[in-house]
Amino acid sequence: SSVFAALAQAPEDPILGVTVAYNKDPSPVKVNLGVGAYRTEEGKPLVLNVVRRAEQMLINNPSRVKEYLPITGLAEFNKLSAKLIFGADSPAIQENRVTTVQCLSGTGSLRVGGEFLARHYHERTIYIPQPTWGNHPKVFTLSGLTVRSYRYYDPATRGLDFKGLLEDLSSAPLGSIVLLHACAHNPTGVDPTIDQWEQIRQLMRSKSLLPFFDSAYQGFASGSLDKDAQSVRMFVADGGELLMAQSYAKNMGLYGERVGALSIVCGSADVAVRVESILKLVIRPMYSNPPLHGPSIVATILKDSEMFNEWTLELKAMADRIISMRQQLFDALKSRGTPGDWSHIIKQIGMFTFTGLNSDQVAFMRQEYHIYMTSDGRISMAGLSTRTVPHLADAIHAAVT
Ligand SMILES: Cc1ncc(COP(=O)(O)O)c(CNOCC(=O)O)c1O
Repeated sequence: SSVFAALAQAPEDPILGVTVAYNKDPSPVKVNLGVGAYRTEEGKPLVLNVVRRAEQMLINNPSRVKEYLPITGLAEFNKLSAKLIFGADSPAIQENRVTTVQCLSGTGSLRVGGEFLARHYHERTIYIPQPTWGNHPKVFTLSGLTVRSYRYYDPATRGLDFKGLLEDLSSAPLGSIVLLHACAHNPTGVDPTIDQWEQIRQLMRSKSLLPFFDSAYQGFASGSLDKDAQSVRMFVADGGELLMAQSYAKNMGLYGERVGALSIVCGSADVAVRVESILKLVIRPMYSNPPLHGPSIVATILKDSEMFNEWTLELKAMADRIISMRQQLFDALKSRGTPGDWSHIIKQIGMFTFTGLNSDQVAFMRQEYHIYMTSDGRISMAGLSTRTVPHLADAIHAAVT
Protein backbone atom coordinates (compact mmCIF):
# COMPACT_ATOMS: atom_id res chain seq x y z
CA SER A 1 0.00 0.00 0.00
CA SER A 2 1.05 3.62 -0.35
CA VAL A 3 0.21 6.83 1.43
CA PHE A 4 -0.10 8.36 -2.05
CA ALA A 5 -2.43 5.65 -3.34
CA ALA A 6 -5.39 8.04 -3.46
CA LEU A 7 -3.66 10.35 -5.96
CA ALA A 8 -5.36 10.53 -9.37
CA GLN A 9 -3.25 10.74 -12.56
CA ALA A 10 -2.66 14.39 -13.46
CA PRO A 11 -3.33 15.52 -17.05
CA GLU A 12 -0.38 16.18 -19.41
CA ASP A 13 0.70 19.82 -19.78
CA PRO A 14 -1.23 21.22 -22.81
CA ILE A 15 2.01 22.32 -24.52
CA LEU A 16 4.64 19.80 -23.42
CA GLY A 17 2.08 16.98 -23.72
CA VAL A 18 2.04 17.48 -27.50
CA THR A 19 5.67 16.41 -27.69
CA VAL A 20 4.90 13.35 -25.53
CA ALA A 21 2.21 12.31 -28.06
CA TYR A 22 4.51 13.14 -31.01
CA ASN A 23 7.30 10.96 -29.62
CA LYS A 24 4.90 8.00 -29.39
CA ASP A 25 3.83 8.30 -33.04
CA PRO A 26 5.72 5.80 -35.30
CA SER A 27 4.70 7.59 -38.52
CA PRO A 28 7.65 8.61 -40.76
CA VAL A 29 5.79 11.78 -41.85
CA LYS A 30 4.99 13.10 -38.37
CA VAL A 31 5.76 16.80 -37.72
CA ASN A 32 6.02 18.39 -34.24
CA LEU A 33 4.69 21.97 -34.27
CA GLY A 34 3.99 22.02 -30.53
CA VAL A 35 6.68 23.27 -28.18
CA GLY A 36 8.23 26.61 -28.91
CA ALA A 37 11.80 25.44 -29.45
CA TYR A 38 13.86 26.33 -32.51
CA ARG A 39 14.66 23.61 -35.03
CA THR A 40 16.98 23.84 -38.03
CA GLU A 41 15.96 23.17 -41.66
CA GLU A 42 16.95 19.57 -40.90
CA GLY A 43 14.52 19.54 -37.96
CA LYS A 44 17.29 19.39 -35.36
CA PRO A 45 17.81 21.48 -32.18
CA LEU A 46 20.46 24.20 -32.62
CA VAL A 47 23.37 25.07 -30.34
CA LEU A 48 24.68 28.46 -31.49
CA ASN A 49 28.33 28.51 -32.58
CA VAL A 50 28.97 31.47 -30.30
CA VAL A 51 27.57 29.45 -27.37
CA ARG A 52 29.93 26.57 -28.12
CA ARG A 53 32.85 29.05 -28.32
CA ALA A 54 31.88 30.58 -24.97
CA GLU A 55 31.63 27.14 -23.35
CA GLN A 56 35.06 26.19 -24.72
CA MET A 57 36.55 29.35 -23.21
CA LEU A 58 34.95 28.55 -19.85
CA ILE A 59 36.22 24.97 -19.87
CA ASN A 60 39.73 26.13 -20.81
CA ASN A 61 39.82 28.63 -17.95
CA PRO A 62 41.87 26.86 -15.23
CA SER A 63 40.91 29.30 -12.49
CA ARG A 64 37.21 28.56 -12.91
CA VAL A 65 35.57 27.06 -9.79
CA LYS A 66 32.10 25.79 -8.97
CA GLU A 67 31.39 27.87 -5.87
CA TYR A 68 27.86 28.95 -4.94
CA LEU A 69 26.67 32.12 -6.62
CA PRO A 70 25.15 34.85 -4.42
CA ILE A 71 21.36 34.64 -3.94
CA THR A 72 21.00 37.29 -6.65
CA GLY A 73 23.13 35.27 -9.10
CA LEU A 74 26.09 36.21 -11.30
CA ALA A 75 26.46 40.00 -10.91
CA GLU A 76 28.09 40.50 -14.33
CA PHE A 77 25.25 38.58 -15.98
CA ASN A 78 22.65 40.70 -14.17
CA LYS A 79 24.23 43.99 -15.29
CA LEU A 80 24.59 42.81 -18.90
CA SER A 81 21.01 41.49 -18.98
CA ALA A 82 19.62 44.84 -17.83
CA LYS A 83 21.68 46.60 -20.52
CA LEU A 84 20.41 44.17 -23.17
CA ILE A 85 16.74 44.83 -22.57
CA PHE A 86 16.73 48.46 -21.38
CA GLY A 87 19.51 49.65 -23.70
CA ALA A 88 23.12 50.57 -22.95
CA ASP A 89 22.10 54.24 -22.64
CA SER A 90 19.12 53.62 -20.36
CA PRO A 91 18.63 56.52 -17.92
CA ALA A 92 17.18 54.12 -15.34
CA ILE A 93 20.43 52.13 -15.36
CA GLN A 94 22.60 55.27 -15.22
CA GLU A 95 20.59 56.49 -12.20
CA ASN A 96 21.02 53.09 -10.48
CA ARG A 97 17.23 52.65 -10.32
CA VAL A 98 17.30 49.10 -11.70
CA THR A 99 17.75 46.00 -9.59
CA THR A 100 18.28 42.72 -11.44
CA VAL A 101 18.34 39.19 -10.02
CA GLN A 102 19.25 36.05 -11.98
CA CYS A 103 16.36 33.58 -11.97
CA LEU A 104 15.55 30.15 -13.40
CA SER A 105 14.85 31.29 -16.96
CA GLY A 106 11.68 33.19 -17.86
CA THR A 107 9.37 31.02 -15.79
CA GLY A 108 11.50 31.50 -12.68
CA SER A 109 11.69 35.25 -13.27
CA LEU A 110 7.90 35.45 -13.55
CA ARG A 111 7.47 33.35 -10.41
CA VAL A 112 9.94 35.35 -8.26
CA GLY A 113 8.30 38.55 -9.48
CA GLY A 114 4.84 37.15 -8.71
CA GLU A 115 5.85 36.05 -5.19
CA PHE A 116 7.48 39.44 -4.56
CA LEU A 117 4.33 41.31 -5.63
CA ALA A 118 1.97 39.02 -3.69
CA ARG A 119 3.85 39.80 -0.47
CA HIS A 120 5.09 43.35 -0.94
CA TYR A 121 2.75 45.22 -3.32
CA HIS A 122 -0.59 46.69 -2.25
CA GLU A 123 -2.61 45.36 -5.23
CA ARG A 124 -3.00 41.57 -5.48
CA THR A 125 -4.69 41.46 -8.90
CA ILE A 126 -2.74 40.79 -12.11
CA TYR A 127 -4.38 41.20 -15.52
CA ILE A 128 -3.05 38.82 -18.18
CA PRO A 129 -3.89 38.83 -21.92
CA GLN A 130 -6.62 36.57 -23.28
CA PRO A 131 -5.16 34.26 -24.62
CA THR A 132 -1.64 34.07 -23.19
CA TRP A 133 1.12 31.51 -22.54
CA GLY A 134 -0.58 28.58 -20.82
CA ASN A 135 1.77 28.69 -17.81
CA HIS A 136 1.09 32.36 -16.92
CA PRO A 137 -2.16 31.89 -14.95
CA LYS A 138 -0.70 28.99 -12.94
CA VAL A 139 2.56 30.81 -12.13
CA PHE A 140 0.75 33.89 -10.83
CA THR A 141 -2.05 32.03 -9.03
CA LEU A 142 0.50 29.89 -7.17
CA SER A 143 2.45 33.08 -6.41
CA GLY A 144 -0.59 34.25 -4.44
CA LEU A 145 -1.97 36.78 -6.93
CA THR A 146 -5.55 36.98 -8.23
CA VAL A 147 -5.47 36.43 -11.98
CA ARG A 148 -7.88 38.27 -14.28
CA SER A 149 -7.86 38.67 -18.07
CA TYR A 150 -7.87 41.58 -20.47
CA ARG A 151 -9.12 41.15 -24.05
CA TYR A 152 -6.19 40.83 -26.47
CA TYR A 153 -6.99 38.70 -29.55
CA ASP A 154 -9.83 39.22 -32.02
CA PRO A 155 -10.70 35.88 -33.73
CA ALA A 156 -12.65 37.75 -36.44
CA THR A 157 -9.62 39.68 -37.67
CA ARG A 158 -7.04 37.29 -36.19
CA GLY A 159 -5.45 40.51 -34.97
CA LEU A 160 -5.39 42.66 -31.84
CA ASP A 161 -8.66 43.49 -30.05
CA PHE A 162 -7.27 46.93 -29.25
CA LYS A 163 -10.64 48.42 -28.29
CA GLY A 164 -11.33 45.56 -25.89
CA LEU A 165 -7.82 45.81 -24.47
CA LEU A 166 -8.19 49.53 -23.71
CA GLU A 167 -11.67 49.04 -22.21
CA ASP A 168 -10.51 46.23 -19.93
CA LEU A 169 -7.40 48.09 -18.75
CA SER A 170 -9.49 51.26 -18.25
CA SER A 171 -11.84 49.40 -15.92
CA ALA A 172 -9.05 47.69 -13.94
CA PRO A 173 -8.76 48.96 -10.35
CA LEU A 174 -6.10 51.66 -9.86
CA GLY A 175 -2.66 50.15 -9.28
CA SER A 176 -3.52 46.71 -10.72
CA ILE A 177 -0.61 44.71 -12.14
CA VAL A 178 -0.70 44.17 -15.92
CA LEU A 179 1.28 41.42 -17.68
CA LEU A 180 2.58 42.55 -21.09
CA HIS A 181 4.40 40.43 -23.67
CA ALA A 182 7.34 42.61 -24.76
CA CYS A 183 7.23 41.20 -28.31
CA ALA A 184 6.11 38.09 -30.25
CA HIS A 185 2.97 37.44 -28.22
CA ASN A 186 2.53 33.76 -27.38
CA PRO A 187 0.30 32.09 -28.67
CA THR A 188 -1.15 34.65 -31.13
CA GLY A 189 1.95 36.17 -32.76
CA VAL A 190 0.01 39.48 -32.67
CA ASP A 191 1.81 42.54 -31.24
CA PRO A 192 0.51 46.11 -30.74
CA THR A 193 1.94 48.71 -33.13
CA ILE A 194 4.25 51.36 -31.68
CA ASP A 195 1.36 53.84 -31.71
CA GLN A 196 -0.86 51.36 -29.88
CA TRP A 197 1.93 50.73 -27.34
CA GLU A 198 2.08 54.49 -26.71
CA GLN A 199 -1.67 54.57 -26.05
CA ILE A 200 -1.34 51.56 -23.72
CA ARG A 201 1.53 53.26 -21.89
CA GLN A 202 -0.40 56.52 -21.42
CA LEU A 203 -3.49 54.71 -20.18
CA MET A 204 -1.50 52.53 -17.76
CA ARG A 205 0.50 55.42 -16.31
CA SER A 206 -2.70 57.50 -15.92
CA LYS A 207 -4.21 54.74 -13.73
CA SER A 208 -0.94 53.78 -12.00
CA LEU A 209 -1.24 50.26 -13.44
CA LEU A 210 2.01 48.37 -12.74
CA PRO A 211 3.58 46.91 -15.92
CA PHE A 212 5.05 43.40 -15.63
CA PHE A 213 6.83 42.75 -18.95
CA ASP A 214 7.61 39.24 -20.11
CA SER A 215 10.40 39.08 -22.70
CA ALA A 216 11.03 35.53 -23.92
CA TYR A 217 11.79 36.37 -27.56
CA GLN A 218 13.96 39.50 -27.68
CA GLY A 219 15.67 39.57 -31.07
CA PHE A 220 13.84 36.45 -32.13
CA ALA A 221 10.74 38.25 -33.40
CA SER A 222 12.10 40.89 -35.77
CA GLY A 223 15.74 39.76 -35.82
CA SER A 224 16.68 43.00 -34.04
CA LEU A 225 17.37 43.06 -30.30
CA ASP A 226 16.65 46.79 -30.07
CA LYS A 227 13.47 46.70 -32.15
CA ASP A 228 12.06 43.88 -30.02
CA ALA A 229 12.72 45.92 -26.86
CA GLN A 230 11.02 49.11 -28.09
CA SER A 231 7.82 48.61 -26.08
CA VAL A 232 9.76 48.12 -22.84
CA ARG A 233 12.01 51.11 -23.47
CA MET A 234 9.01 53.41 -24.05
CA PHE A 235 7.79 52.65 -20.53
CA VAL A 236 11.24 53.01 -18.94
CA ALA A 237 11.77 56.32 -20.77
CA ASP A 238 8.81 57.91 -18.98
CA GLY A 239 10.55 57.44 -15.63
CA GLY A 240 7.86 55.10 -14.29
CA GLU A 241 8.36 51.79 -12.49
CA LEU A 242 7.99 48.28 -13.93
CA LEU A 243 8.93 44.62 -13.62
CA MET A 244 10.75 42.78 -16.41
CA ALA A 245 11.18 39.01 -16.85
CA GLN A 246 13.85 37.96 -19.35
CA SER A 247 14.54 34.53 -20.82
CA TYR A 248 17.59 33.39 -22.83
CA ALA A 249 15.93 30.06 -23.72
CA LYS A 250 15.01 30.98 -27.29
CA ASN A 251 17.25 33.87 -28.35
CA MET A 252 20.45 32.19 -27.18
CA GLY A 253 19.18 28.61 -27.44
CA LEU A 254 19.87 27.96 -23.75
CA TYR A 255 16.54 26.19 -23.09
CA GLY A 256 17.75 23.53 -20.66
CA GLU A 257 20.30 25.80 -18.91
CA ARG A 258 17.39 27.74 -17.38
CA VAL A 259 18.94 31.21 -17.79
CA GLY A 260 16.84 34.28 -17.05
CA ALA A 261 16.64 37.49 -15.05
CA LEU A 262 14.06 39.54 -13.21
CA SER A 263 14.61 43.32 -13.24
CA ILE A 264 12.61 45.86 -11.29
CA VAL A 265 12.88 49.49 -12.43
CA CYS A 266 12.27 51.60 -9.34
CA GLY A 267 11.54 55.28 -8.70
CA SER A 268 14.90 55.89 -7.01
CA ALA A 269 18.25 54.23 -6.33
CA ASP A 270 17.65 53.74 -2.64
CA VAL A 271 14.31 52.05 -3.32
CA ALA A 272 16.10 49.75 -5.77
CA VAL A 273 18.55 48.73 -3.03
CA ARG A 274 15.70 47.92 -0.63
CA VAL A 275 13.77 46.04 -3.33
CA GLU A 276 16.83 43.87 -4.03
CA SER A 277 17.10 43.02 -0.33
CA ILE A 278 13.46 41.86 -0.35
CA LEU A 279 13.93 39.83 -3.55
CA LYS A 280 16.68 37.94 -1.70
CA LEU A 281 14.13 36.98 0.97
CA VAL A 282 11.90 35.54 -1.79
CA ILE A 283 14.70 33.60 -3.52
CA ARG A 284 16.63 32.19 -0.55
CA PRO A 285 13.86 29.82 0.68
CA MET A 286 12.76 28.98 -2.89
CA TYR A 287 16.00 27.66 -4.45
CA SER A 288 18.68 29.50 -2.43
CA ASN A 289 20.89 30.51 -5.39
CA PRO A 290 20.77 29.99 -9.16
CA PRO A 291 22.87 27.82 -11.56
CA LEU A 292 26.35 28.90 -12.60
CA HIS A 293 26.92 27.54 -16.11
CA GLY A 294 24.21 29.25 -18.17
CA PRO A 295 24.77 32.84 -17.00
CA SER A 296 28.54 32.36 -17.44
CA ILE A 297 27.91 31.57 -21.13
CA VAL A 298 25.65 34.61 -21.52
CA ALA A 299 28.08 36.97 -19.75
CA THR A 300 31.00 35.68 -21.84
CA ILE A 301 29.08 36.51 -25.03
CA LEU A 302 27.46 39.81 -24.01
CA LYS A 303 30.65 41.39 -22.62
CA ASP A 304 32.77 40.73 -25.75
CA SER A 305 31.78 42.93 -28.70
CA GLU A 306 32.98 40.43 -31.32
CA MET A 307 31.06 37.54 -29.72
CA PHE A 308 28.02 39.79 -29.18
CA ASN A 309 28.08 40.64 -32.87
CA GLU A 310 28.39 36.96 -33.85
CA TRP A 311 25.40 36.22 -31.62
CA THR A 312 23.28 38.90 -33.31
CA LEU A 313 24.06 37.34 -36.71
CA GLU A 314 23.08 33.84 -35.57
CA LEU A 315 19.97 35.25 -33.89
CA LYS A 316 18.92 37.03 -37.07
CA ALA A 317 19.46 33.82 -39.06
CA MET A 318 17.02 32.00 -36.75
CA ALA A 319 14.46 34.81 -37.03
CA ASP A 320 14.87 34.92 -40.82
CA ARG A 321 14.36 31.17 -41.16
CA ILE A 322 11.08 31.44 -39.26
CA ILE A 323 9.97 34.36 -41.41
CA SER A 324 10.72 32.33 -44.55
CA MET A 325 8.62 29.46 -43.15
CA ARG A 326 5.72 31.92 -42.82
CA GLN A 327 6.04 32.96 -46.45
CA GLN A 328 6.40 29.36 -47.69
CA LEU A 329 3.32 28.16 -45.78
CA PHE A 330 1.29 31.14 -46.98
CA ASP A 331 2.36 30.50 -50.60
CA ALA A 332 1.64 26.77 -50.30
CA LEU A 333 -1.94 27.43 -49.12
CA LYS A 334 -2.47 29.98 -51.87
CA SER A 335 -1.23 27.56 -54.53
CA ARG A 336 -3.69 24.96 -53.21
CA GLY A 337 -6.53 27.47 -53.26
CA THR A 338 -7.20 26.61 -49.61
CA PRO A 339 -10.43 28.41 -48.64
CA GLY A 340 -10.08 31.32 -46.19
CA ASP A 341 -7.83 34.33 -45.69
CA TRP A 342 -4.36 33.13 -44.57
CA SER A 343 -2.61 36.51 -44.58
CA HIS A 344 -2.31 36.38 -40.77
CA ILE A 345 0.39 33.74 -41.28
CA ILE A 346 2.72 36.41 -42.73
CA LYS A 347 1.42 39.29 -40.60
CA GLN A 348 1.98 37.58 -37.24
CA ILE A 349 5.44 37.78 -35.67
CA GLY A 350 7.73 35.57 -33.61
CA MET A 351 7.83 31.82 -33.21
CA PHE A 352 4.13 31.07 -33.42
CA THR A 353 1.23 31.31 -35.83
CA PHE A 354 -2.26 31.33 -34.34
CA THR A 355 -3.86 29.56 -37.30
CA GLY A 356 -7.52 29.90 -36.28
CA LEU A 357 -7.97 26.13 -36.71
CA ASN A 358 -10.35 24.72 -34.07
CA SER A 359 -9.70 21.74 -31.80
CA ASP A 360 -11.60 19.33 -34.08
CA GLN A 361 -9.49 20.37 -37.06
CA VAL A 362 -6.35 20.06 -34.90
CA ALA A 363 -7.41 16.51 -33.88
CA PHE A 364 -8.14 15.65 -37.54
CA MET A 365 -4.69 16.85 -38.61
CA ARG A 366 -3.06 14.78 -35.88
CA GLN A 367 -4.97 11.60 -36.75
CA GLU A 368 -4.87 11.84 -40.55
CA TYR A 369 -1.61 13.73 -41.19
CA HIS A 370 0.43 13.20 -38.01
CA ILE A 371 0.72 16.95 -37.51
CA TYR A 372 1.24 17.79 -33.82
CA MET A 373 0.19 21.22 -32.53
CA THR A 374 -1.53 22.63 -29.45
CA SER A 375 -5.32 22.28 -29.40
CA ASP A 376 -5.79 26.07 -29.58
CA GLY A 377 -4.53 25.98 -33.18
CA ARG A 378 -1.08 27.42 -32.41
CA ILE A 379 1.80 26.16 -34.54
CA SER A 380 5.46 26.70 -33.84
CA MET A 381 6.90 27.91 -37.16
CA ALA A 382 10.32 26.85 -35.88
CA GLY A 383 9.18 23.23 -36.19
CA LEU A 384 8.65 23.60 -39.94
CA SER A 385 11.13 23.12 -42.78
CA THR A 386 11.00 23.51 -46.57
CA ARG A 387 10.56 19.74 -46.69
CA THR A 388 7.54 19.61 -44.34
CA VAL A 389 5.65 22.77 -45.43
CA PRO A 390 3.80 20.93 -48.27
CA HIS A 391 2.66 18.20 -45.85
CA LEU A 392 1.30 20.81 -43.41
CA ALA A 393 -0.40 22.73 -46.22
CA ASP A 394 -2.05 19.49 -47.41
CA ALA A 395 -3.26 18.84 -43.85
CA ILE A 396 -4.68 22.36 -43.40
CA HIS A 397 -6.30 22.20 -46.83
CA ALA A 398 -7.97 18.89 -45.97
CA ALA A 399 -9.02 20.17 -42.53
CA VAL A 400 -10.81 23.27 -43.87
CA THR A 401 -12.43 21.87 -47.04
C1 LIG B 1 5.62 34.20 -23.26
C2 LIG B 1 6.57 33.27 -22.56
N1 LIG B 1 7.04 33.63 -21.35
C3 LIG B 1 7.90 32.86 -20.66
C4 LIG B 1 8.35 31.67 -21.19
C5 LIG B 1 9.30 30.89 -20.30
O1 LIG B 1 10.22 30.18 -20.88
P1 LIG B 1 11.48 29.65 -20.07
O2 LIG B 1 11.08 29.45 -18.64
O3 LIG B 1 11.87 28.39 -20.75
O4 LIG B 1 12.52 30.73 -20.18
C6 LIG B 1 7.89 31.24 -22.47
C7 LIG B 1 8.36 29.95 -23.08
N2 LIG B 1 7.39 29.30 -23.87
O5 LIG B 1 7.55 27.98 -23.94
C8 LIG B 1 7.44 27.51 -25.23
C9 LIG B 1 5.99 27.26 -25.62
O6 LIG B 1 5.10 28.06 -25.29
O7 LIG B 1 5.78 26.26 -26.31
C10 LIG B 1 6.98 32.06 -23.16
O8 LIG B 1 6.51 31.72 -24.38
